[in-house]
Amino acid sequence: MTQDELKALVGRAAVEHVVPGAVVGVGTGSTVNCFIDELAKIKDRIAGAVSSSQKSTERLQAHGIAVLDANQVDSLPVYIDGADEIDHGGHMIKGGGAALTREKIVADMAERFVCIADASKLVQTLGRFPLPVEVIPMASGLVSRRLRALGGQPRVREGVVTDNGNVILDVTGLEIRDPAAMESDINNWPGVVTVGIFARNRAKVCLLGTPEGVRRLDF
Ligand SMILES: O=C(CO)[C@H](O)[C@H](O)COP(=O)(O)O
Repeated sequence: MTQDELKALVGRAAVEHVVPGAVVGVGTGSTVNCFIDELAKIKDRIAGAVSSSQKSTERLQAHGIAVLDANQVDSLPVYIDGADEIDHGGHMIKGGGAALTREKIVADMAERFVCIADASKLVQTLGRFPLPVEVIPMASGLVSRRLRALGGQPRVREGVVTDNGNVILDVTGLEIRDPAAMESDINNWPGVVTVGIFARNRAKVCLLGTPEGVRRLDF
């Protein structure tokens, strides 16, 4: 099976986790695009979606799925999103699609994060994938120096401006031994909008696409 077929597999499987009659939180990325295309088939059974990016909003609306303002939604039973890496505790690195801040907001609104990913995303320890950090442009020098002091090598992602008007630093070489501690540490630095470690908002369930089918991990 190709990686695209594995993404399609988990995109389909995720539909079973959508709560009928409720609003669903929708992430960003190629795996989520598969999910959105499946969600379109049951759009009459949901109350709409809260989206984590302009790209997902456009895809949802193209399917005729109502996209609601996050501030008008009080209850979000489920958030469905992909990941760049996920460990065996449900901690993730996210932000490969530069949508990490809105993804973390919608994840925090939701009762349950269901991660959908192909099997290559499952890792023992987070950190092989360059860690995205969304930063207010005037702080990119300051934050880069602090990341270097932690042992990382940050690079500004070329040509990318986030939906919030900020830049992304991609950081290689960081050892993420304690995801929760590193998330709260980096998030506290002035100028950092969001770090792409999802520990506080970790997944409760992961639907992993494998050549043998969907493997479900509960955390
Ligand atoms: O965090 C993300 C976007 O900001 C995505 O969930 C992550 O990059 C995985 O994307 P894909 O499903 O295309 O592999």
